[in-house]
Amino acid sequence: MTTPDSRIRELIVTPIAFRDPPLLNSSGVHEPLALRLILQLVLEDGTVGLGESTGGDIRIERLGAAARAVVGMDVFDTTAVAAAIDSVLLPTVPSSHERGWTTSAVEVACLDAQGKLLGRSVSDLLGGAVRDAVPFAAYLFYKWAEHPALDGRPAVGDEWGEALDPAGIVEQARLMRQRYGFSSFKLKGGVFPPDEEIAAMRALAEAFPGQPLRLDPNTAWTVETSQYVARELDGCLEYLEDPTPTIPGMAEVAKTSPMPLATNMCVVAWEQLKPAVEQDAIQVLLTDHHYWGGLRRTRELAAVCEAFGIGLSMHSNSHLGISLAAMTHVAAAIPNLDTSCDTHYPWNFADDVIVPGVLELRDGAVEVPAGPGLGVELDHDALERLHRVYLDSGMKGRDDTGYMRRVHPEYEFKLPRW
Ligand SMILES: O=C([O-])C(=O)C[C@H](O)[C@@H](O)C(=O)[O-]
Ligand SMILES: [Mg+2]
Repeated sequence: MTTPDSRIRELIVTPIAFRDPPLLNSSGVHEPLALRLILQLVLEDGTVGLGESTGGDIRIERLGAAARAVVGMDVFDTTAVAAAIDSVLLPTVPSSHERGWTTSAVEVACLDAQGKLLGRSVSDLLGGAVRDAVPFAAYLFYKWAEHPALDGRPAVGDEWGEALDPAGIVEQARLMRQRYGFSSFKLKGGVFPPDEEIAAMRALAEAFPGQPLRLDPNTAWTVETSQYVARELDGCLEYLEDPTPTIPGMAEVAKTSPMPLATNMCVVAWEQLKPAVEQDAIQVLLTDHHYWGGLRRTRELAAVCEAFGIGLSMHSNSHLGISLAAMTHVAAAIPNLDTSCDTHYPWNFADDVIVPGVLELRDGAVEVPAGPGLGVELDHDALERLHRVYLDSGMKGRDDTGYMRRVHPEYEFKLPRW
């Protein structure tokens, strides 16, 4: 039997831009286009592994450095591949969290290629799926009806319409449930004064009795405001996510919070786990393979959380199908990830770069693709088209605050705000 040549010949990184609705958050509003990077890791035998990561100039530059570092390495040597990327970035990128974005993206492409070589799915490579489908939560956002006309560009509406009050949020949740069958709901808060967001959560609780609810204001509140909201929403939330900044801040809120506190902000790197555990700052960690070093490291993170009694959920940022496939495989392979995960997919899948048909959100869940590898196929025409959209956009990175200020020049960014 001849062994396929599993050395890495080339890593192709293609920046793309895709449509994004005007979703509001604590730092502003989503721009009309979101950026992403699509990775094609080409092996000497012609096998191609896919990956997807956050876009923007800084990440293109770092992935470029990674691409040069990994040529000639064996795709099965993911520990050495990660170490090579880490050491090439170390002199200019001191934060392990920041370096993690780059190593993660390449690791996923390596695992996809490995799976294709072996004829096995990525979840098999991670130890095997413990569930056939991964449940996701409906990710609700306050939003404008349209991106307003700006700089000669006409206004751009969408099928979701406006959601700026409790009735609008409940309506959005109903649509999400009707279309995708979600049975848990997360509201992106930190947009309106806390009493308005408390009212929205109560309206959701009334509309969807007994269904898990979460609120995430992305650190828009002081410790005192967080304690107030937690008291007001006693009995209403599965968990409260990142009410206030920093590990000590979260620890202070946790002392009196009737519900668990969750984070994808104050614990985003390995060295932050120890102080978080020591201070009992969080009860749920939202994993994200895009920045925790990849899929295998996410499994290891899950084991650490299990050891310290920390529950698990999963974070997302605006993403497309390659990321969703990776999120689904890793979530399927982690026994203690038993709450629904976050996904932005309903907001963005219309512009996907994968051939449709494999990843469907049905009954609030995504079936684990059978593989091989991630089990998704790149749509080269879509990639080319979205790459041109990126080139025409001239965008260099995400800027929710800058966009908000162009529409509302009086907007002031400040965290915590209330
Ligand atoms: O859970 C979170 O913090 C997120 O999903 C972060 C995202 O950037 C979200 O705030 C958004 O899309 O505006
Ligand atoms: Mg969050």
